[in-house]
Amino acid sequence: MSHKTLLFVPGNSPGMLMNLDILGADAVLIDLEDAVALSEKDAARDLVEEALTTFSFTTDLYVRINPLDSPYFEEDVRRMAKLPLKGILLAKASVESVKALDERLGEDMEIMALIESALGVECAMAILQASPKVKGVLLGAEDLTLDLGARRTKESGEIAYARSRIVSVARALGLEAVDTPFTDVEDLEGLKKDAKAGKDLGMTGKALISPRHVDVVNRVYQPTAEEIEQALRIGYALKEARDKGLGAFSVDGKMVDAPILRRARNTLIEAKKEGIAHELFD
Ligand SMILES: CC(=O)SCCNC(=O)CCNC(=O)[C@H](O)C(C)(C)COP(=O)(O)OP(=O)(O)OC[C@H]1O[C@@H](n2cnc3c(N)ncnc32)[C@H](O)[C@@H]1OP(=O)(O)O
Ligand SMILES: O=C([O-])CC(=O)C(=O)O
Ligand SMILES: [Mg+2]
Repeated sequence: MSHKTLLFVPGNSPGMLMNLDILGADAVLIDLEDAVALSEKDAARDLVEEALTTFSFTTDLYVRINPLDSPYFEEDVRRMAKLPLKGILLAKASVESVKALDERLGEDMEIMALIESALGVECAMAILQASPKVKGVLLGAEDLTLDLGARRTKESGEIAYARSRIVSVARALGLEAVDTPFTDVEDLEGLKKDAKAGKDLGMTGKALISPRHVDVVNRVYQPTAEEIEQALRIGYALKEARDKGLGAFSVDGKMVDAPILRRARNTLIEAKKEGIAHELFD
């Protein structure tokens, strides 16, 4: 099952780690990579190990480990592979690093690949097919735009291609597609727009850097009242259309046929899962 909100928590912050179950995110991404200073790498590993063996958390947990070509990869994997995690988030994922991680993990551990370079975006299909343990992909726009030599803007035009490509590859393979975090902690309006942009392209959820972003993004990833109403109107009209033997019909002046019906059905299934609507049609 995919997650709507995946919150990054730095692996060297005991206070933040202790709270991870009460922050409302569907999943937590405990970071050993860029949120942890080089001087803190060993301490962060120790702290994460201690926290996860001492307490039992109910939120789905992933640990973001350092890339294969860093001096931390082997020890990160060795220590994290034994912990009660849903999976490992692999920074700077490549075909080679996904394969290396696959060989070192047990069968019950998932891999989420962090794609954050131009080569990563272009090779996304091969990277995500490099191991059957890969269940999701996360787009890392900060490293990607650095690699592209692009200017990082709030409007995010510079990552439109990468977002679409990641969604397309992930959907083709049936994987979770996680959008990049919005880094302005204070700007909740900007966050809402940015989250909506990713969702509208087909992302299944979004990574976050602040607990203050959880509610906004959870709401964006739920069907809106308008979408639910529209889906219900389509469901009611369907019955009449079937009685008349019609494959295509119109609702509110817009054509409805098989894919539009399926989309309406999906909206209602999603709304039912979220507990915000109860009717379905088949
Ligand atoms: C490009 C990338 O690689 S993104 C992934 C790596 N980055 C990260 O993991 C960063 C995660 N986020 C953070 O560290 C922080 O949110 C920062 C540094 C961005 C901002 O920190 P602050 O200025 O302290 O934020 P803010 O004032 O909103 O914090 C409010 C409270 O939420 C807590 N908090 C903030 N961010 C987080 C978080 N990600 N997880 C858990 N708790 C958090 C703070 O500790 C603070 O708690 P307190 O009130 O008990 O002291
Ligand atoms: O993991 C993420 O979503 C963020 C990240 O590393 C990046 O943008 O470079
Ligand atoms: Mg990065």
